[in-house]
Amino acid sequence: MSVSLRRLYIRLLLAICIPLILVSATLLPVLHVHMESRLDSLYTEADALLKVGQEALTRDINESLNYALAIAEMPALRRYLTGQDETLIVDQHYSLSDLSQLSTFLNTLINHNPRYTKLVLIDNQGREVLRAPTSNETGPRVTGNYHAYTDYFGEASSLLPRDLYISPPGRNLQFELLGNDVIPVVNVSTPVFDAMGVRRGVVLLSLNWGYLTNALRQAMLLDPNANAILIDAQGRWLLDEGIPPLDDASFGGDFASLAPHYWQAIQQRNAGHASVDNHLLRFQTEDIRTLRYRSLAGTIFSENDYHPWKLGVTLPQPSWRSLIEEETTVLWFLLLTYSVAVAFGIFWALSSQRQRQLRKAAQRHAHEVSDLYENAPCGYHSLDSTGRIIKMNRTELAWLGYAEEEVIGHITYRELITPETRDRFDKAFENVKNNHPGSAECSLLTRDGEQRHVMIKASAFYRNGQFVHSRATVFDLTERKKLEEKLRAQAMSDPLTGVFNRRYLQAQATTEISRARRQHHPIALIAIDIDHFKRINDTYGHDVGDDVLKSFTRVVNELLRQEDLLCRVGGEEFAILLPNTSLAQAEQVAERIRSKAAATPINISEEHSEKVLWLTVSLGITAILTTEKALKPALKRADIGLYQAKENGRNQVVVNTV
Ligand SMILES: Nc1nc2c(ncn2[C@@H]2O[C@H](COP(=O)(O)OP(=O)(O)OP(=O)(O)O)[C@@H](O)[C@H]2O)c(=O)[nH]1
Repeated sequence: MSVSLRRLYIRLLLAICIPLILVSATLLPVLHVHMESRLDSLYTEADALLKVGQEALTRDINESLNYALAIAEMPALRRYLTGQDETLIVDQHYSLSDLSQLSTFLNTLINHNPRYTKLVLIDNQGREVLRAPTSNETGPRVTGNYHAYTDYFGEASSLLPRDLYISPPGRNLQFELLGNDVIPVVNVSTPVFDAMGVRRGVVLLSLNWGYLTNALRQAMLLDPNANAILIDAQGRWLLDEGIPPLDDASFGGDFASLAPHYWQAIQQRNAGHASVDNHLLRFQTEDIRTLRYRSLAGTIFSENDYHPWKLGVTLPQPSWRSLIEEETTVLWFLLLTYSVAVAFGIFWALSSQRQRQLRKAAQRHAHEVSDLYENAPCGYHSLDSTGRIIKMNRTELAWLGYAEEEVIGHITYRELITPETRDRFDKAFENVKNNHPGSAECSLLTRDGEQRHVMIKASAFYRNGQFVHSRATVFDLTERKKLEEKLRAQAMSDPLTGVFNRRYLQAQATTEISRARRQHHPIALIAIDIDHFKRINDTYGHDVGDDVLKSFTRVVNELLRQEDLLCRVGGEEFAILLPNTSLAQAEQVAERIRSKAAATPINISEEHSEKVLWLTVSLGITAILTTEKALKPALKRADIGLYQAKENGRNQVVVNTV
C-alpha cells in the first residue's frame, strides 16, 4: 500500500472516529445529567411510595390494635368474662339474651370487617369462652378450645391494661375450623380487666395479615413498576405474594436466601437507598411495637427476634438504553449531527488528500522550474537598476567560476565584461532599463582570466511603472566561435597538407599588400613546383604522393618566419607570400628551400619495405608592387619564373623581375 493511500485511510478513520468521539463526548454529559435527574426523581418517587406504603400499613395496624383495646374494654364483654370465672358467684344479671347480643355484635364486627379473621375471648385459665365468627353447630358458647399454652394467651395474661401482645405473623392453623382458608394472620391479644380492675381474661383478635399488607401493595399501584418489600428481622418474607424479581417468594419464605443481594443491602443499615440488580431499593426499619398512629395502646409486646421489620420499595432503575429510547428526538439529532460531521470529515480527508497531491505537484513543478533555471544550458541572471547582480543561475556561475555568495549583491555585471565589449553591454542595459529589449554580444572574464564569448538577451521587469530588475538570458558563444574559427580555418586551408589554400592567399595578400604600401615595406612572392611529381605518383601510388606533399610542406614551414604565408595553390604547386621581404631576401629564402628539399630524404614504405625518396623543386620569384591591388599579376610573374626554372632543367630558382 502506498504511503499516500495509507495516509488517506488514516484520515478517513479519523474523520469517522473524531466525530464519534465528539458526539459521544457531547451526548454523554447530556445523558448523564438526564440520568441523574431520572435517578433523583426515582429516589423521590421511592421515598414517596415508601411513605405512602408505610402510612397505609401503620394506619391499618394501629386501627386494628385500637379495635382490640376497645373490645377488651367493652362492659358487656367484661361482664360476660367475669361471669365465666368459676370462682365467683355467677352474675345473676347476665342473661342469655345479653350473651346473644354480645355474640351478635362481635360476629357482626368480625364478619363485616375483612381485616379480622376471628375474635376469641379466653378466661384466666386459658379456656375459650366466646368466639366470633360463631359456628352454626356450636353456637356462641364455649367451643372447648384451650389456649393456655399459646403465646398470645401466655403473654397477654401478664400484661397491664391497654398493653398489647402481637404474635409473629403466621398461618391460622391453631384451633381453626376445618374448611377455613389457610391464610397468614397476626394474633393480637390484650388482657381484660373488670370494673374493679381484676384480671378476667384475654381478648384475642386475629388480623388478616394479607388484608393488612394489601394496603401496602395498593400504595404501590401509584407506579406499575413499584414493588413493596416487607421482611422481619430474620429475613423472612412477610407478604403473602412474591414480587418481581422475587416471584418465588411466599409468605414466611426465606428472603435472605432467595434474594441475597437485597438482604445484604437491607441488613447493613436501618434505612437508606441501594442499587440492587438494576433496581433501586429504598428501605427503612419499622418496629410495630413503637407505632403510635393515633394509638390507644400502652406497651406493645412481641417476640424480639421478629422485630424490627424492614419495609422497602423497589423501582427499576433507568438504563442508558431506555434513556436513549425515550429521547428519540435527541438521538435523531445526534445521529444527524454525527452523519454531517462524518460527511464533513470524509470531505476534509478527500479534499486534503487532493490538496496534498496538488501541493506535491506544485512543489515538483517548482523544483523542475528551479532545476531548469539553475541548470539550464544557458545562463540566467537578474540585475538591479545599478547593474548589481541580484540573481544568477548555477550554469552562469560555473562559467564564470564564482560562488553565488561572492557575486550576488556584491559586484556589478559590468565588471565581468571585458573592457573591449563593455560598451555594447552598457548600451543594451540602458535599453533594458528603458523597458526595451536589449541584447549584446560580449566577452565575459572568468575568474581564471579566460574569456567567454556570450550573447546576452535581456528584458525589464517593471512594477507600477518602475524598473525593478532586468532578466537576462546568456548564451555561451565560445564553442560556436571556436567552431566558426575552425570552419574558417578549414575554408582557408588545404585539407591534405594543412597549409593555407589559394583563396586565403589571395585574401591575405590584399591585406598584406596594403599594409606593405602603408608601411613602405617590400613584399615578395615565391612560386614552387615539385619536379616530376607525376612520376612519384605513377611509381609509388597516389598515397605516397600525398605523403610526399605533406612531408615537403613540413620541410618548407621550418624554413619560414611566422609572418610568411605558405599556401598550396595547385596539385604539387605552392606559393609563399613574404611580407616585409625584398626580392634579394626572397631569393635567399627560395634557395634555402630548394637546397633543403633536395637534401631531405623522404621515407616511404612500399610493400612492407622502407624506401627513401629524393625530390627537387623549381622556384620562381617576384616582388609584389605596392601599386598592385591584387596578387594575380605577381602570381603570374612568379609562375613565369617557375616555368623558366623548369625549362632550365629544374631544381633551380629563377627571379622574375618586373
Ligand atoms: N599524389 C598526389 N598527386 C597529385 C596531387 N595533385 C596533383 N597531383 C599530380 O601531380 C602531377 C603533376 O604532373 P605534371 O603537371 O605533369 O608535372 P610533373 O610530373 O611534376 O612534371 P614537371 O612539373 O614538369 O616537373 C599529376 O600527375 C597530378 O595527378 C595530389 O594532391 N596528390
